[in-house]
Amino acid sequence: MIAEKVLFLVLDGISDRPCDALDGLTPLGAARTPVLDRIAAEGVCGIMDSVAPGIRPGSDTSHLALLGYPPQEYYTGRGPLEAEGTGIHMTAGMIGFRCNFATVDADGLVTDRRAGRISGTEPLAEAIRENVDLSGLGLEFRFEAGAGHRAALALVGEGLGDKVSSNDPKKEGVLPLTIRPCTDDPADRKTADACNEFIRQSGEILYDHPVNVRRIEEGLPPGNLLLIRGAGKMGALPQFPERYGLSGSVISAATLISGIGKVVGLEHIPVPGTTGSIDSDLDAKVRAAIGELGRKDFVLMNIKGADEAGHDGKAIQKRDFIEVIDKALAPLLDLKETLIVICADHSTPCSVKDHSADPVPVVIRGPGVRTDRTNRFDEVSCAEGGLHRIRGRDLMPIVLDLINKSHKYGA
Ligand SMILES: O=C(O)[C@H](O)COP(=O)(O)O
Ligand SMILES: [Mg+2]
Repeated sequence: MIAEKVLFLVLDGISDRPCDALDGLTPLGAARTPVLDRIAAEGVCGIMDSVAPGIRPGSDTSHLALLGYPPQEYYTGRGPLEAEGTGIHMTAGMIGFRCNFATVDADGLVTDRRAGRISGTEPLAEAIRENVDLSGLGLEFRFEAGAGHRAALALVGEGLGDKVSSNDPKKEGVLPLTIRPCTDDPADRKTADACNEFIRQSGEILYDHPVNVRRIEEGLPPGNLLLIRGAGKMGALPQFPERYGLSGSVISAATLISGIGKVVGLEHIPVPGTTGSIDSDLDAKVRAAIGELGRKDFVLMNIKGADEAGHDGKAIQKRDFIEVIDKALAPLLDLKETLIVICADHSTPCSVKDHSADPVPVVIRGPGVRTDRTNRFDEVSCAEGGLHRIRGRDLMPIVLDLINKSHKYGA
């Protein structure tokens, strides 16, 4: 039998390096994961360089590669993808950015790049939409809150460039940076000026917004400054359904991933109760994915929480959340006729608190798939599997071959 449907599950940032807190094991290696292990035992495993060996991928470039859109050819910046995910429709002439609600102290130093992983930022976003005014620069803007501390901005107007730096210092205890044009082009200067003005005005609005006043009273870090990065214009991405002959959906609370799905032509299916964090309703997500497989050929599902634990350097929290994921995945074991692909998009080692280039584990299980001797889903066990070491861009061709949608190369 040959599978007709594909469930493509990305366990965001799940892979890691040996952790001292786990006696030298990775969180995935230390976690009890009977469901993932059974899928590994029934499938073919390997490790994967999402972009290429030694390249530290962002979630944007890695997901593009996994879907068969190598970022070297298709990437035009994170901003427009994140913007689409929040519901901002990027059209020609718009410049998109990823934003963080962050905390600065009285001296203006960034004390938390994620404002204590703030959530419920919609009132802050609304105040920004209502009060920031860029008309003096001849510009409009769109601003939408995303999951957790995330948000997206798009500048709208004539003569805007996308080659500008970020104000995100990427570390804490220092001042935010000034956004600068990366070229002599007046269009990039115009964008940089608009960004700095947007950050100034939004900072004034956020400073004494009731949401932040309340957070300070509760001893929580306020979201009183926007860090913005990932400037870009929307690229032209060939549509997934035409490219592969597969209809598809994306299920992800992380707006970057739903945005990538949307721009390649996958239908975004929102699932109430999912947050993109460790408190997400994973059972609802898995139910929604199985439901979508009844309507569509291909379902991309992203589970994000382990990546956040890696960014926070919390190895035990990461291990424990992996066990929560594993329990939630139990219904997948009954999907005997579906090709199931499970992988990480990149490693997020707790020791690095950011992404690394360490290859990630991958498993493919389904009808007709040759199995190997690997029976544990972790970084070390999968390295002994039959897929060996592949690149992210190789995954879709392998999937298409396994579902008989591949074209013969040669006569
Ligand atoms: O979680 C995310 O959205 C990013 O992958 C990490 O970004 P951050 O460091 O700005 O949270
Ligand atoms: Mg990621």
